[in-house]
Amino acid sequence: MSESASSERYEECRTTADWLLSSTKVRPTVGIVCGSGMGGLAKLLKDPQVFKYSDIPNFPQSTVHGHAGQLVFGTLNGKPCVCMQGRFHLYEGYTVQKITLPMRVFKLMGVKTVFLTNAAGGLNQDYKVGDVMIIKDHINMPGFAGINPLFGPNDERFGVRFPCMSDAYDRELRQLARDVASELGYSDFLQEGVYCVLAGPSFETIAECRMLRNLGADAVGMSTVHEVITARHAGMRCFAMSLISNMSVMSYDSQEKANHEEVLETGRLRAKDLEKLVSTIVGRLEHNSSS
Ligand SMILES: O=P(O)(O)O[C@H]1O[C@H](CO)[C@@H](O)[C@H]1O
Ligand code: HPA
Repeated sequence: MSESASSERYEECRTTADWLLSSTKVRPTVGIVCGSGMGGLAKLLKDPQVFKYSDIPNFPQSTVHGHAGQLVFGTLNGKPCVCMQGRFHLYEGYTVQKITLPMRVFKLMGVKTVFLTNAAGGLNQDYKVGDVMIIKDHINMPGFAGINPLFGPNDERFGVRFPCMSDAYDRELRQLARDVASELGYSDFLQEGVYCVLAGPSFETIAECRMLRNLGADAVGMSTVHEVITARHAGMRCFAMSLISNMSVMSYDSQEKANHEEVLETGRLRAKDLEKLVSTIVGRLEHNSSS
């Protein structure tokens, strides 16, 4: 990508942010990204103002069942928020830069902290379906093949050329989440671990699941990491959680088959708990962080 193409990308994000800022009075400091089947989070926002992705300049469209495709502004526990009810994935055919455009738009709108949720397969055999895993680190598999949202000329208006990723998942926010989960009586299904992203859309083979587990991954999915890299590059704090929607198939004797319907069904079963967890954490943000 040339310098001028990089500048065009900045202008593209600026146009989208300006259009949104002129269309709503909400000035969000918190950005939320809803994972598969977790769009109910957006319904918690008070005085919601909803924009279909198809009406927002430069926004991609959601093509995956369980991702409604709208941006919702409002307040959550008193905090001004913007919530993506539906995210974009590499396998939908968009470039990695396009699927992460909303993070840069968040930044240009004034967002300081990003909350991301996703559905993921459990690789760690101590996990069970319905567990919620706080993400403490990630493995960026597409990154090993050169698919990284920061590829190409760096635009200093967003961030530095070589951003640090050892602090990608904010330590204070993870502690806050553990505290809140304990108060809510959620400790029995709370985990903390490493999320590995693959490009999808095919689910993993048994050999791939075994390899990922051996590499140190606790859960596997097809999202979140590109958004986190882009958000951290732009200096926003990140907190991410995986709902273990299915257990990865690790044995050749197993009859289990990963499928998107099970992913959405687990989302429905755990929806209320996830919503309570996220809204309580967001409500406490000012006591525990600068945002
Ligand atoms: O990561 P989210 O958006 O929750 O979606 C997850 O669910 C889908 C597979 O069922 C994949 O897109 C995977 O990444
Ligand atoms: N693999 C990849 N992505 C997923 C899975 C899985 O098992 N479950 C939900 N998203």
